[in-house]
Amino acid sequence: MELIVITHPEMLPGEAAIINQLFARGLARLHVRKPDVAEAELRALLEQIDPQFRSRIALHQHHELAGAFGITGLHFTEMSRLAQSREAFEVLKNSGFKISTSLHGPAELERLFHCFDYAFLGPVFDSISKEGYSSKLPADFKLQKHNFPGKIIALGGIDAENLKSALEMGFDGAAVLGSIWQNPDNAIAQFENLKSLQSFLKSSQQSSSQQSSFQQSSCIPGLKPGAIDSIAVHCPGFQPGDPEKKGEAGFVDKLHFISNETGTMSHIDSIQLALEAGCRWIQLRVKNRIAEEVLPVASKAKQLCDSYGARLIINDFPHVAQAVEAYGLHLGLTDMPVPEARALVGEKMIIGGTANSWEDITRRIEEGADYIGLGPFRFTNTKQNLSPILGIDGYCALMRQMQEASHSTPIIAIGGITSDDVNGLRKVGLHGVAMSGALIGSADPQKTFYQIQQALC
Ligand SMILES: Cc1ncc(COP(=O)(O)OP(=O)(O)O)c(N)n1
Ligand SMILES: Cc1ncsc1CCOP(=O)(O)O
Ligand SMILES: [Mg+2]
Repeated sequence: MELIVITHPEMLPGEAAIINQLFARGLARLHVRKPDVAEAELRALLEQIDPQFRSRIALHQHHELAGAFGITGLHFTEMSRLAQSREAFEVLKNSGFKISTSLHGPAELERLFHCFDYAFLGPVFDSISKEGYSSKLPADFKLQKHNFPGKIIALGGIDAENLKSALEMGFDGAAVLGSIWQNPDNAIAQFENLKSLQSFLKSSQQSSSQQSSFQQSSCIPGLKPGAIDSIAVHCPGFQPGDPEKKGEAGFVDKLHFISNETGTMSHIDSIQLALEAGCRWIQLRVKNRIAEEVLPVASKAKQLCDSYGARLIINDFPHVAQAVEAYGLHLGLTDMPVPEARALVGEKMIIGGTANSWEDITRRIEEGADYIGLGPFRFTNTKQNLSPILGIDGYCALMRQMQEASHSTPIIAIGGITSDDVNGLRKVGLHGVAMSGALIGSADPQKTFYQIQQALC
């Protein structure tokens, strides 16, 4: 699904800088539409756009500027399309331009010249920025089969809330204007949000069409080479893992923070707290929500983690992990099987798997999990439906079996762990610990982090 940004019709302060950032963050196509702006002003804007991005622009007005700026996209309003012959458009197309146009109803698709690469159709929803530009399509609109070979792009009132509906209507993509420019200070964040949603919708679509082949797939990645000496140390100054270094000491951090929400704290607040305390391995664990609700939170969590140089792991939602380009994904025994998730997210992403018994551990290792979350250590209110509690004796027995079988997959203890438990858990050979309540509920999270860190060394 294509995501196109259309400029604000007026010149905005700092607009070129925002446009350059949008391109740098992956914008594939920008439609420069400024109906009332003079050629000189438009030229001044184009001059400020980094030359490496100019080939991704389509001009609505002042087509004469295209050549000078290496612009290959020309857009024609409905009026200008009707005023020209098919031959004129074919000449442009044959000269290497990508040509697009606007339609105001689906019936026009049948008359549209096939030389157009794509067409905007709208308004699909009530416009965010243009008063009185309301949708004329019914809420249950479906794009019917048509002969036009190009792409049909939904236009009008598109935002993160209704992007999925546009796709379900049968559009090949969406063009956004108001949701990006209504608050230019927020344009980049809005774009990032839409982009991750776009890639989420794309991957969900692909995987639902491939699901049966994934289910039949017997692709179980081979065992990973020895991951880490279980008594290897993680000391201050340690940089969290690099996925290129899978299998080498240190690619899985020793302290995993698990996000949670309380009456007064959102998941993002809890992540901020953990980052400020010093944690650099953050798991977003949102329960009882659908993927579409988790996605914007994950997108925010990714930005926040990036700004602290921290790793983000997404619990339970492989498509979300993929959409936000998370560092890792954690899957429980009843979540998507690790081999299926591996086929979806690729080799680079870290995948952790839960275990509660020796059978679970060996299964996780055979499936190629990069680390194992083993628990619960003790009772905790953070998770419902706990598996049987292991206690220190349970860990001791399982870690001995790990040693006897010469398995070296890093094992992370989880469940009701406090800073006082860390020493004992390290002594029985655990690689590290995952914690939520002990950090979120701490009166001094920085001090708690420091104590845990000392015990992990
Ligand atoms: C590091 C780590 N270990 C175990 C879990 C538990 O995962 P799961 O069994 O899928 O349960 P939920 O967390 O999804 O309720 C974890 N999240 N992280
Ligand atoms: C996700 C999870 N899985 C087993 S226990 C647990 C909760 C961990 O949180 P806390 O550290 O507050 O017990
Ligand atoms: Mg789970």
